[in-house]
Amino acid sequence: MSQIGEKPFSPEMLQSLLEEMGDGAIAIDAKGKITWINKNYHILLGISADVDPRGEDIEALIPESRLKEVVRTGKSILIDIMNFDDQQFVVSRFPLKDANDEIAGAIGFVLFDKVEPLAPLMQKFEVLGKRLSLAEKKLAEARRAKYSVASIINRSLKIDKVKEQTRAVAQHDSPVLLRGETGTGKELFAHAIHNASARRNGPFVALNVAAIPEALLEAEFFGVAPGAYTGASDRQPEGKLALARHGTLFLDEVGDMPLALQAKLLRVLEEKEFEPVGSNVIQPVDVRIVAATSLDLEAMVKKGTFRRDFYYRLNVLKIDIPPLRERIEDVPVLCDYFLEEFSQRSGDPVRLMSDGAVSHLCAYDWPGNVRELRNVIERVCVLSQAPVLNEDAFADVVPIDQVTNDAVRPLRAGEAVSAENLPLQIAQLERRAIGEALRMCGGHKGNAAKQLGISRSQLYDKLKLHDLS
Ligand SMILES: Nc1ncnc2c1ncn2[C@@H]1O[C@H](COP(=O)(O)OP(=O)(O)OP(=O)(O)O)[C@@H](O)[C@H]1O
Repeated sequence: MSQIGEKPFSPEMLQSLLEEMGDGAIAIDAKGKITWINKNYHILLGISADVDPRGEDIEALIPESRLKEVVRTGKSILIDIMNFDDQQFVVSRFPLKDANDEIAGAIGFVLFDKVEPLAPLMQKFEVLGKRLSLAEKKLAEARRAKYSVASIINRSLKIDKVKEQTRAVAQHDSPVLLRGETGTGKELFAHAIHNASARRNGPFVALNVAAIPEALLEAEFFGVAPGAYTGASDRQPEGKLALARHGTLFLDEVGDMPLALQAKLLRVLEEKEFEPVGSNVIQPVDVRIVAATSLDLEAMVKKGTFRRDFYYRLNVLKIDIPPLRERIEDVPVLCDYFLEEFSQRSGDPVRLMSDGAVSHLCAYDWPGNVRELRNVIERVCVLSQAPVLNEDAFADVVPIDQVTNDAVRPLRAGEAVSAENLPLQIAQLERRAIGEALRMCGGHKGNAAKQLGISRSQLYDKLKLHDLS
């Protein structure tokens, strides 16, 4: 019996164990040269008996070997699947240390020369792998821009012009500032810019600055270095800037960005690099910024609540998206589009809208713009079963006394026609008649003018007067 402290295995015992180990074993020195190989491995690799591979580089004999990695890291790889020609081996690898505890080489064992014994484990692995790639695919899809210029619905010339500007700015790589009231489609145009640009195959990452608490914004932008603070490893380590690499970062509600962060982001835009929170490793970043705001940034600059230098940097290319009340001729086509969208979603036949219903919606001034119109159509589709939605179906959802656009405001209940409001009423009727004629003529101005009994130039004057052009 050996005493405690004595070496339990003689070199001969170890040597015989290694010779018999599994289906094969091989060792390398610190430089990756083969120092030893057992008989089993010789046979398994199909090396003829008179060839001695010792002194050869391990990767010349087994290209997929990771023994050099074990030497480099000093870490074992307890179980792995290694390809060799058309075979697969289940292997283990361990570092070898010398008397000074320095890494002197590595040894690898073939546990099985087939992967079948690992079948149950492999199946689980395969299922997990499939789930992971599905999740990655979904994530990549979510980071793709969904809308193109063509998928933006309009009939108005105003939006035609915005589409032209969109195509033009997409050819450049400078920041873009989209301005417009809430719900006018700023995010839609940001997608369209990305999709028409050279970055279209890169990610499109959106960040709503107003929706994130100020204390978390910096981490959201720049990411957090692992271990930067307690709980940091639980977070998504990459920030939006890194996620948007080679793509577009859409900053919604940029007017809500704290001043300190504006300064940091300005530096990123100028130097094209950043440091994650809690790290001092500088990372290069190639991202195009498209920002959007419904606030008056110029006024904010004057008040000192928005940085002037950051404003100038963002405002290189500027696009103004008009509110829906200034392009009321878009309402009918948007209604058709949303009715179709909701029917596709519900599987019900497409609903139609009566002319009265369309006129009713054209008389409203849409403070929530296209988003509000979409919500109204959705609610009415849920509330009413009628195949043709008439004015009454909308009366509760868009009550006529909420019509606040004075240019088109109809009389309220009990309100008498007076010298004061008569011009308003006439203007409203004229505006509706023009909108209706244009709609019936598919937007053809010459035909609409004929139908209204006025000349083409008179129609253009009136379109201008009513802000319908
Ligand atoms: N021209 C359009 N064609 C089709 N859908 C539109 C159009 N404009 C806006 N929408 C729809 O209206 C909704 C609001 O659009 P979006 O989110 O782009 O507006 P936004 O200006 O970015 O709003 P916010 O300022 O509140 O973020 C979305 O559902 C969008 O799909």
